[in-house]
Amino acid sequence: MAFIIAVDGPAASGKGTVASRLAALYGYPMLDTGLLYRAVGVRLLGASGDLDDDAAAEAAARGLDLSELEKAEVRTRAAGEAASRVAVHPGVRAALFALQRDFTKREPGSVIDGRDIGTVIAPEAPAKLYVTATPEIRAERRWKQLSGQGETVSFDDVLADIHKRDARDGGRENAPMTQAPDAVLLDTSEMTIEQAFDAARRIVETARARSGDLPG
Ligand SMILES: Nc1ncnc2c1ncn2[C@@H]1O[C@H](COP(=O)(O)OP(=O)(O)OP(=O)(O)O)[C@@H](O)[C@H]1O
Ligand SMILES: Nc1ccn([C@@H]2O[C@H](COP(=O)(O)O)[C@@H](O)[C@H]2O)c(=O)n1
Repeated sequence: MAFIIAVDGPAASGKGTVASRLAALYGYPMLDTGLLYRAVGVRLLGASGDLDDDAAAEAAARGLDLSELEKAEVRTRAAGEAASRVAVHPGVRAALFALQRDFTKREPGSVIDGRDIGTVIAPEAPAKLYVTATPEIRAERRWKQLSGQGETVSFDDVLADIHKRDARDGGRENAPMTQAPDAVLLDTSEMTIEQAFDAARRIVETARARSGDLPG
């Protein structure tokens, strides 16, 4: 059976960094599902601009071309905000479900990160991590990242974005962001990238040994 590594957690917690390092370690393909929602948000902003229009948002999700995930535009602050607004529409989530589900069937395994991977997309995943950090640390990381990409934004505005996104992602009715009961919590607040990756690797190795995938 495919060995799925599900990595969930709030915005800018470092889950993508950990996920891509795990994917490189095991030679597994990786899917950053946040990019799917970001690309849908960007599509909608470029069309009607009405992020609350559930039918238009679903149509944008159904018409998504995966090459759109490569655009620099999907990594902007505006795309993150748009993503979290279109992600509340059940039609959007339904439209993106099969693609994510199919990805998790890849052999011998895959790494997939997002908000509802361990709870909705792949509840059967043998390795589940919930990566988090304090809002202030996440805002600092995101602020540095956006500044490095050339975006001019204050730390306070990024922190406000983080709080708003946490509330929206965790409070929505459909597939809210939450730690799966069998996910291991990894708080990276006081960790370097290397320390976070090392802790994540140990969590996955324990899961691999438990699932009989490898001797531990
Ligand atoms: N432990 C860490 N210490 C310092 N910086 C980190 C750490 N982990 C990640 N970062 C940096 O923080 C930023 C956000 O990390 P990353 O993209 O992995 O977060 P994320 O949870 O996947 O974010 P999102 O899903 O919201 O896009 C990146 O610039 C990354 O290099
Ligand atoms: N599985 C997922 C992944 C993402 N979202 C929504 O997309 C927003 C952007 O995600 P990032 O990981 O790139 O920050 C996020 O705030 C969520 O609203 C989701 O709902 N489910």
